[in-house]
Amino acid sequence: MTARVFIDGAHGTTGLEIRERLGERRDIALIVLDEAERRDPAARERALKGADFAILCLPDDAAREAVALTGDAPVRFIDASTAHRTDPAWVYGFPEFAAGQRAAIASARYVSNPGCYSTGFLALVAPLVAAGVLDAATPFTVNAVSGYSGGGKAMIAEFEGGGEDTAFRAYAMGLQHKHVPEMQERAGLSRAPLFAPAVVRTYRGMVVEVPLVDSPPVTVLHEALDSFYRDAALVSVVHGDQADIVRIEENAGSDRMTLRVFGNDDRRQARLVATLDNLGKGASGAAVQSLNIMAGLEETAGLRL
Ligand SMILES: NC(=O)C1=CN([C@@H]2O[C@H](COP(=O)(O)OP(=O)(O)OC[C@H]3O[C@@H](n4cnc5c(N)ncnc54)[C@H](OP(=O)(O)O)[C@@H]3O)[C@@H](O)[C@H]2O)C=CC1
Ligand SMILES: CC(=O)N[C@@H](CCC(=O)OP(=O)(O)O)C(=O)O
Repeated sequence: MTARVFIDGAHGTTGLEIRERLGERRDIALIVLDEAERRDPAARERALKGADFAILCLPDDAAREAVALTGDAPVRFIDASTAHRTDPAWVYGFPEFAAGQRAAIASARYVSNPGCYSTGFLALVAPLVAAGVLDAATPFTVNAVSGYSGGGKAMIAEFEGGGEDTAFRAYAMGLQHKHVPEMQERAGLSRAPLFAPAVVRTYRGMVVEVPLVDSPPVTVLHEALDSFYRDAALVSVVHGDQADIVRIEENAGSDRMTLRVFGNDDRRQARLVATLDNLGKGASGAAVQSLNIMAGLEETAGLRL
């Protein structure tokens, strides 16, 4: 069977990346609105109602509107926005995240794509908390850098159009970033993590780091993550070596994510580090992975391995 897929927001940064991953596939029939119709609610409603799957690559309000436009039509959703990430009616689209998550995605009508930074944080922390290796009451901090495509068309224009010439820009200084609620809730933490993101002058890629004080030994952390992700197609756990240097480019252009544990057992300190692409496992790659699972297709079909 060919799945009919409508990408609402197909001309944006995330939407274009999903089109690239789906465009050549014979098991997918893409529904595309032309330039004149793509923001027209009536045309979007027709496209949504004619689809088996709708992938929403829109600002939060437009994503909520798309769900409302669909009414009772039996379309199944994957939402790349922040709108539904802590909504209990939506399944979190992170198949590697917990036992049973892949099966929940497979049968879901509503799937919410995780935030890009949240993907790195949760991949590192959630299994360790669930296994009791780390305490849910730990006051976690998260330091992260993203390529500027993470801010969509507006930020790309800022960095490429001369409006911003910095190499490194720290932001979210008010500690109210939109990913903090999903980080806390999805990891089951009793305290909100302190999240310190920055954007750098490279198009795509991310490094997400969680430093630990009073840490368990490095081997305990590494072995817990290694065994948790043993069968994951897109997540690799690599033994961090003191000589290693972690670069933002590591997984840029791919849908993979790499996790490492570094540390100094004498000091009981560790650094949990994830590298991923904000447009890969952080957005478009994750959406296509969920689509594959929901449609009963090969989980990594069309992905950049
Ligand atoms: N960029 C990234 O790395 C990530 C993005 N996301 C999320 O994905 C979503 C899309 O982000 P991104 O692709 O970066 O954003 P962009 O701004 O690049 O693209 C958004 C697209 O949505 C279109 N759009 C806006 N409002 C409407 C509307 N009412 N009806 C139809 N189309 C509309 C825009 O049209 P127009 O072209 O006319 O402006 C644009 O093409 C956001 O919710 C974002 O938070 C999630 C993870 C990572
Ligand atoms: C560099 C940059 O600005 N990044 C965006 C996050 C990327 C994104 O769009 O986040 P979602 O995954 O929640 O959609 C931000 O911090 O708001």
